[in-house]
Amino acid sequence: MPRLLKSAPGLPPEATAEIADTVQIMLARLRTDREEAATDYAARLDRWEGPVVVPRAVIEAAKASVDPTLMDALHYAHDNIRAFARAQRASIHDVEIELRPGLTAGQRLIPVTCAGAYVPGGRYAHIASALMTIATARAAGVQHVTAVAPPRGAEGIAPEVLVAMNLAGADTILCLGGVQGVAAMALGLFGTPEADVLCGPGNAYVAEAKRQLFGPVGIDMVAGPTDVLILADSSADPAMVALDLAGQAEHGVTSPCWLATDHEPLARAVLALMPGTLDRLPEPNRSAARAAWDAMGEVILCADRDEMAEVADTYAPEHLHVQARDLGWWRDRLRAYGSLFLGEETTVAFGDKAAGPNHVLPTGRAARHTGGLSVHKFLKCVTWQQVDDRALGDLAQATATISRAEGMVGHALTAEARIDTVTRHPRAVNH
Ligand SMILES: NC(=O)c1ccc[n+]([C@@H]2O[C@H](COP(=O)([O-])OP(=O)(O)OC[C@H]3O[C@@H](n4cnc5c(N)ncnc54)[C@H](O)[C@@H]3O)[C@@H](O)[C@H]2O)c1
Ligand SMILES: [Zn+2]
Repeated sequence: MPRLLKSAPGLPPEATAEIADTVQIMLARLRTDREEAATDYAARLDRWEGPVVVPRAVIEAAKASVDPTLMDALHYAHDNIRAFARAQRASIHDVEIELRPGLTAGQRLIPVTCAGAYVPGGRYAHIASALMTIATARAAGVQHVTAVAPPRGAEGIAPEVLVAMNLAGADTILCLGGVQGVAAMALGLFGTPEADVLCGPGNAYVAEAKRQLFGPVGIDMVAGPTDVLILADSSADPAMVALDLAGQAEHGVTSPCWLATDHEPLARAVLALMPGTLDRLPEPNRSAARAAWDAMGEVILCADRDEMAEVADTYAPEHLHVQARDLGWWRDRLRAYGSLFLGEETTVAFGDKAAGPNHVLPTGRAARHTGGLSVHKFLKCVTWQQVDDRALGDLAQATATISRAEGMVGHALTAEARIDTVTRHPRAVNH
């Protein structure tokens, strides 16, 4: 049995019911009063009374103001993210198969017409999230991408975020955060087409708004607070493990960071190094990371690597980082994670910002059933079928037999009518 060397006291139960109520009330008003409600919420919650649709001139000014080194980094990251998403798109195909002579069926991958990308912007300016969501929708072949982000102060959306949205290919950018931002995309406010799919991370209000709107509009997933699990054996460097835990703890008090190891001296060393490592962060990040480590940090001592892998399968972390020998064994064995980071040379931050695979990932154990954001979330895998005379007899008979066994006589009649048609109007069979 794994043993906890540091347990996570956790947080008091979140006021989730209260958040759900608030979001429900806000969405009801947004559905009725539309733009007027959105601008009102923007003013009240985010003190934003400027234009909601970001004007072209503002985007151009942002491009001129952004540091060229950051611009190069954005291009580097965007190239990787887009190349990876395009490779994913190329890996899935339309299908056509003749199941029986005269019975042909197929699947087609049809991109949604409009995607809505939420780019969070409360504590940090989530520049990378703009690339991850928008570039992926574009690679899937989505025609129109609307992107929203909350204002950061009097200037509106942070210029770096605007530039990233523009680089990744957003068609319309709205300066709106939270529930009003999500709703504007779903309802097609401010002249935008109604989004068919909403994507992107956000805080509890954003996640709840997506959850409540889901149905007519699709969502990528309910992406909650980020989490990380590091698997380390005796070959790992305790200082590097401590730094990786502290670095991700920066996301804040709701973000769990876990270490599982089969080497007690490593666990003890990491525990001893954590306070000093957290102190390397500047404020306010230091306080956020300390709070996360205190409330959500766990160190789990396992008997061997099999037990470590079982812990990983159970925790189903968003980010899973292996700092151990025999990486091939781990890659084959591990089964539940949003994204896997193999080896000490890589780090979760690479995936968060620039490496290529998407950083919008399942949290809160959702990695048991889904992977992260990918072109698949913007593609409808639809099917079709066509039948000619050669297949009709057997197909209609099987259908009618099953239908009658189910008591569905109407269905049986529609099947049998096809045979009657053939009998009455025989056609040449063409091959
Ligand atoms: N899972 C991932 O891939 C991933 C990636 C990046 C960020 N994140 C997460 O995204 C989140 C970002 O959250 P954030 O808060 O910084 O930015 P955010 O943009 O998600 O939320 C800000 C908005 O919340 C709304 N809001 C705040 N308080 C409210 C209230 N009381 N009532 C109604 N609306 C309210 C405001 O309108 C504001 O515009 C973090 O939890 C972070 O962990 C996740
Ligand atoms: Zn991170």
